[in-house]
Amino acid sequence: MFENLEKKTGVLLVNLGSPASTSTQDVRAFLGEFLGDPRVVNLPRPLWWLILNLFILPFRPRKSAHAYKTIWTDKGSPLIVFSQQLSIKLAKRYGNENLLVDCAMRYGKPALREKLQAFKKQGVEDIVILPLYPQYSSTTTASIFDVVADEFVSWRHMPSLRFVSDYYQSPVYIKAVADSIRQHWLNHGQAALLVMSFHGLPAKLTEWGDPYFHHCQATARLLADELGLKDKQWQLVFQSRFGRAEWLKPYCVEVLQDLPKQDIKQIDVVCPGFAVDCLETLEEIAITNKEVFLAAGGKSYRYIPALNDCDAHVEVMAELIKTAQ
Ligand SMILES: C=CC1=C(C)c2cc3[nH]c(cc4nc(cc5[nH]c(cc1n2)c(C)c5CCC(=O)O)C(CCC(=O)O)=C4C)c(C)c3C=C
Ligand SMILES: [Fe+2]
Ligand SMILES: [Fe+2]
Repeated sequence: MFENLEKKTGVLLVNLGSPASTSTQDVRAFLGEFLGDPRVVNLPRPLWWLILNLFILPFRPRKSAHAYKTIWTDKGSPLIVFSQQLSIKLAKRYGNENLLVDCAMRYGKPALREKLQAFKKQGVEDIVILPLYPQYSSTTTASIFDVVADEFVSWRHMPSLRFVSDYYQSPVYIKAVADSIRQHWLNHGQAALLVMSFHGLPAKLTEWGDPYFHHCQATARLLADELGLKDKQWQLVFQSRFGRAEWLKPYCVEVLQDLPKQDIKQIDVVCPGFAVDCLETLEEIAITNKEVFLAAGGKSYRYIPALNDCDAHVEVMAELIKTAQ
């Protein structure tokens, strides 16, 4: 359906990645690779290296390992399992000998470089990279591009490359998320407020030209319009703050603590920036932040799952690949 007729095409869905297991050691290795990426933390290297190795890696992995244990499945990390299932379904529906579909992780395994090398071995001449981040950020999307570009440095015959840098306002994506919210309302009823929670980012990055904040605002507004919500019926928040610097606001936790005081005690929470469910949605949003809201006087808190490997998500992926430039 979207194969390049002259060239064998390889499509790679790429997500962030997870530790190999929930052992503190594996979580430390994962966090070391992730937080050691200069795209993720922009501090000068010698200083950040010291902070990371003296103050973060000796302590954080134990805490994170505990969080991962609460969401880990028989098949492994939800983020990896859902991403792989999505890619398998896409391959089943649209793949053929001239259109290969696979899935890779930016950190940990299955490694992005290995998947690119596998495409090379299979004679792929046209590569489509589809980062599973609807909203572009230098910390996530660009970091995937860095690895792809660096891998090509050693290729004598570079393939043609299409890179989907964002899809925050793609009509098929907005409609798929909106449909999933509508379905949730049909099954469970609609709460007074729809909280749309996106992963946060240091606020400075917006000043430095990272468009992530604007992409999140655009996605939230488009979803609200598609759902016919009035301004009072939805709220955009940012979650997963890391460290002490100022991050994008409003902070999810602060809003959740405040809502019951304004007599808003029933909320639905959706995370449109996460293509698939992961630690940050299943543990932070669906467990920890629910407790925060209920402890603050909230009565009902329902998390609406990510699109994961549902059929509508497969079609979103297909459309993005078809229209990739
Ligand atoms: C400086 C730190 C971080 C930045 C910047 C950041 C940006 C960012 N992250 C995601 C998506 C995900 N992050 C996930 C986990 C995670 N994120 C950070 C830190 C930063 N993220 C940490 C330390 C962790 C690990 C867990 C922990 O210790 O708290 C995940 C989930 C991974 C999983 O295995 O399930 C995702 C997904 C985005 C979209 C983003 C910027 C826009
Ligand atoms: Fe993160
Ligand atoms: Fe978190």
